[in-house]
Amino acid sequence: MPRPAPPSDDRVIEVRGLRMSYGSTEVLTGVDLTVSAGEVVCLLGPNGAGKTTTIEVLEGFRLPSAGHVRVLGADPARADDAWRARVGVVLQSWRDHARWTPRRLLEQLGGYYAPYATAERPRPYDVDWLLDVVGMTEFADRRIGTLSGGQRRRLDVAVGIIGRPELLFLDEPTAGFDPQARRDFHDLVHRLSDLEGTSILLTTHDLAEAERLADRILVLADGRIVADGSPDALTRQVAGTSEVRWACGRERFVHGTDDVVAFVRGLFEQHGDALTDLEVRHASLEDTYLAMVQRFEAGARSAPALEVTR
Ligand SMILES: Nc1ncnc2c1ncn2[C@@H]1O[C@H](COP(=O)(O)OP(=O)(O)OP(=O)(O)O)[C@@H](O)[C@H]1O
Repeated sequence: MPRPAPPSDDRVIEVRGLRMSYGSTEVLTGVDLTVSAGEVVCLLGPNGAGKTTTIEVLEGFRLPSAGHVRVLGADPARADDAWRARVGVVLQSWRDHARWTPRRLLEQLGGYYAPYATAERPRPYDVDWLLDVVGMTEFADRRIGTLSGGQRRRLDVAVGIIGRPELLFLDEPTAGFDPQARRDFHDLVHRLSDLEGTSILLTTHDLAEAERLADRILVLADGRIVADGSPDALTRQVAGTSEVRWACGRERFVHGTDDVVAFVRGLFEQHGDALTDLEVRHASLEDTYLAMVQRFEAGARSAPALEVTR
């Protein structure tokens, strides 16, 4: 169950009117978003929508064309090392240090965070502990260049969190993960969020993953956030209809309805014992998302942004 959002003065990310152009192409046309302390927020959107661009701006790796951007109270483009030590980043790919071992890389990187340790937040994490929680103990002393794609990705995650970040950006963190690694990663996200109070903004193309992890989902399309709400609320709001399939003797029927209970009651009243099969399929987040994106891609530029629903 999604947790209730913390109060609004607890914001770790605040973005208003973010615009970003590459040459004459405007990718972000006015992004507004917030993330509160301890929230897990998932940024969805089709390929090329601008998710990575948005995250790179928030990380301070890219200068926006316009807009107000505050991350942990600072402008990321001008933030100092102390700010950077509070932020963890898992990018889409990390290809350095092929000859190092994961253990050595994590020990080296961890050392950079030690000066920024505080009483409430000792830094960095213990390397052995971290290797264990990302499922890397077995590969800890192998050369990074010999690891498989999924093993590298686990290392990417470890690199992103070694400094015990207060805020973590994850750009498609589970791309290339096998089902077990994916499940382990989901446990890790819950652990970071629930036990460490880490705020997390992640992108994914896996809707089931978004549904499982996110307190709140943001959909980026047409250069802006077109939906913002809990997975349940979005599903109810956009794809409110459920599909009812039934059979009477040999004939099969299908009907979309907002009120499944009333419809099914009507079916029983009308057909009684003649009903030989009945199936109800509720709309999923995937249905919702696809309906929403198709609407925007079909050019419904004037479609209103959905309400913030939590
Ligand atoms: N450095 C760049 N120079 C020019 N155009 C760029 C640059 N980086 C990204 N783009 C363009 O900006 C748009 C948004 O790219 P971005 O990588 O932010 O999208 P995304 O939503 O993360 O996509 P994906 O889901 O495929 O990872 C794309 O059309 C991309 O081609």
